[in-house]
Amino acid sequence: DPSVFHKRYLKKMRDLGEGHFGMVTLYLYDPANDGTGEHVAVKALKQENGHVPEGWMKEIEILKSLYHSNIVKYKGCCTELGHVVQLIMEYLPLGSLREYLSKRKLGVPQCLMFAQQICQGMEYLHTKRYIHRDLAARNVLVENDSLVKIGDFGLTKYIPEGDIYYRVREDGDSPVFWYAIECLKESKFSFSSDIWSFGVTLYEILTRCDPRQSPPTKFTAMMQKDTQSQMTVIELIKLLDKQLRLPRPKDCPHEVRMLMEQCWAAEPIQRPSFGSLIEKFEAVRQTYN
Ligand SMILES: Nc1n[nH]c2ccc(-c3ccc(NS(=O)(=O)c4cccc(Cl)c4)cc3)cc12
Repeated sequence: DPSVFHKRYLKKMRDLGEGHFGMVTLYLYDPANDGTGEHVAVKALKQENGHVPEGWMKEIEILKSLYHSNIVKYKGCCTELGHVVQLIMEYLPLGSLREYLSKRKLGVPQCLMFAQQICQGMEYLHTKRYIHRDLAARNVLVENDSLVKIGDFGLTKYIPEGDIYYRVREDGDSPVFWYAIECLKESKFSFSSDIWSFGVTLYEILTRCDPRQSPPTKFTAMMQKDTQSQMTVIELIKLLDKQLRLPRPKDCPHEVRMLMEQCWAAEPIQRPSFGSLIEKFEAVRQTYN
């Protein structure tokens, strides 16, 4: 069974990323033990106190069920003492969009192509009634100069038929600067709150993930109070309630700025769907040919 990976053949190479509950690490899977194995990305839980949270099993089941060119491929699992501990995914050598954008100078057309591909992966996710809840440039991976994939589904939740949103209690170190206003106020997550997070991700792409213009940096600067104090969620809500939003990135085309602002509409129902965003990106990209 090619989806079973044995821990003894996994050789650790380097860390790829760290979340609140987990780690993603690059391994060489080398059963022949001669260095001719394949590179894989392995996601593991941080806490190793034996019991495996059911959320972890759910995350693995979700990724296993997703088949789309803009979603990172599931390769298998590495079990230890009979219960699943590590998720094995394909390895994308160019890493996350954040690393890629800060190293290369991308033109607007390529930025818009990446943005459209993220919408295509997200539209697929929404058709399966999943909400992502953690869409951000750090969670988008680069396969090559013309292909990106959504790379983490740690906060993804299923929305039952008939429900329109999902309420959560846990906050952990929530990515509040990517959260829609209703998520901050009432922890109400929906397909529409993913659209808001996409708008922030689009902003990150057009600012080429410049740390000086990052959402946390920008929002904190917009807060009147002295800059060294940490911005609270209350301050962020006040700022968003005053209709303040992230600034327009410098070479952002006007029609793309309009898209971004629609993604950040105060009312969830006023925000576009990923399907309509795909059509808009298709149209805007045509004007660059
Ligand atoms: N280069 C890669 N090839 N395959 C991968 C799979 C996931 C990832 C990955 C995906 C997401 C991140 N973002 S992250 O913010 O570091 C993160 C968020 C949630 C949970 C974790 Cl453990 C890590 C970092 C790395 C990278 C690769």
